[in-house]
Amino acid sequence: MEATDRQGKICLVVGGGGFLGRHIVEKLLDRGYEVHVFDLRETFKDDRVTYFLGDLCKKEDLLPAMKDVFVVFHCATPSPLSNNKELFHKVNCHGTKTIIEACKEAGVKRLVLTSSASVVYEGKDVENGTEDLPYACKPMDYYTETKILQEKIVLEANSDDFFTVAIRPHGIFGPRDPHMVPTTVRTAKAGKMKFKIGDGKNIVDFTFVENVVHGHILAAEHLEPGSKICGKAYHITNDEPIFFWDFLSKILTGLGYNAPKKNLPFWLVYIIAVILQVICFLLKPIKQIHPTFTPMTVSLAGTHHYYSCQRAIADMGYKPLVNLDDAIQKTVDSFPELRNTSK
Ligand SMILES: NC(=O)C1=CN([C@@H]2O[C@H](COP(=O)(O)OP(=O)(O)OC[C@H]3O[C@@H](n4cnc5c(N)ncnc54)[C@H](OP(=O)(O)O)[C@@H]3O)[C@@H](O)[C@H]2O)C=CC1
Ligand SMILES: CC(C)=CCC[C@@H](C)[C@H]1CC[C@H]2C3=C(CC[C@]12C)[C@@]1(C)CCC(=O)C[C@@H]1CC3
Repeated sequence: MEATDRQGKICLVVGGGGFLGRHIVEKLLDRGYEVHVFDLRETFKDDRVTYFLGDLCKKEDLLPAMKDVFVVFHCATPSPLSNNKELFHKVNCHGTKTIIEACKEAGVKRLVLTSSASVVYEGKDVENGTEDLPYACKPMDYYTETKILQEKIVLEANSDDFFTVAIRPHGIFGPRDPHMVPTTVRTAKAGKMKFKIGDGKNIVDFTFVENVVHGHILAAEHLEPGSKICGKAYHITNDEPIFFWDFLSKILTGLGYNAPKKNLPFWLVYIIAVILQVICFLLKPIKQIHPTFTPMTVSLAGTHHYYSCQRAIADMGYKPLVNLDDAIQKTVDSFPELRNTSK
């Protein structure tokens, strides 16, 4: 899409106050779009942005933000690492249906959903997985369960006059990342990052946030009547699968922490995570505890899970803008506050 074509076009980013959402906002502004942000809280100030505060589960909150909008990016979610079943279903399922209703009422024709490559992951190895893989029959957590339902809702809503597409990133990291890097550092500081889970040779996709943003905007600019991308899902990765523990070690050593050297059997850590999950469930009426090592995070740390993005390359001309080594360096440099000062 030419720069002149973007002028005057309004993009609405639902969840635009979050990690990925704010990066999408910034890139849309750079490309000359007018940008609306819809979120629960105003997490940043930018005079170029029109900020709408509200709950995406309420259509009356959404409608003012949708006036004259060219495309909606839906990248809102409760925190992927929480375990609140009701909240996940409320926001990711009911809320997504509400967004679609509001789009149609407001005359918005395009919806780009941020889905997740994890919608096909159920704790077993996925090697160079394509978008044709079936959805996980037994999702490992409520987050994944509702991301599957959410993607189905959005892709099934595609029609001759309402165009939808789902972008499936995996393991997003980068500046202002609230999950990957802070959790890794917090775990290291707690002395729980001394061991690799499993043999350390499981291969995983980690995707730099600027590449995820690029995939979203490419999809939005291809979302036209008759386009082959309408109603489809697309993996967006760095296209550089890496040993999971090599990636974490680069992040840790880049921030001045020791990288794990020894190994613990995967099955042992997994059993401990299951026991922990049962204990947290029993203690729930008394105290909410969110352990870092859950069956899901242990599986992600100990199995292969990397995905083909050939469909995005073929259909949208996707190509990662930032390679993994540069991305890791940019990320480490963006977190001076997480650097190890005790050495
Ligand atoms: N992070 C990752 O590795 C991956 C993420 N994804 C997907 O990418 C998307 C963005 O994730 P990420 O940026 O990490 O998430 P964040 O939590 O950083 O951002 C989500 C934003 O949505 C907001 N939000 C939550 N509930 C509502 C609501 N009811 N109404 C309005 N806004 C709401 C959040 O507000 P608040 O913070 O106040 O709750 C937050 O600002 C998500 O759809 C996620 O599933 C996919 C693959 C990997
Ligand atoms: C074992 C351990 C404590 C590792 C520290 C890093 C983890 C916090 C991340 C490693 C893989 C990440 C990941 C996600 C969240 C953070 C990690 C578990 C997601 C679950 C985020 C939301 C998604 O859609 C899928 C991601 C898969 C990878």
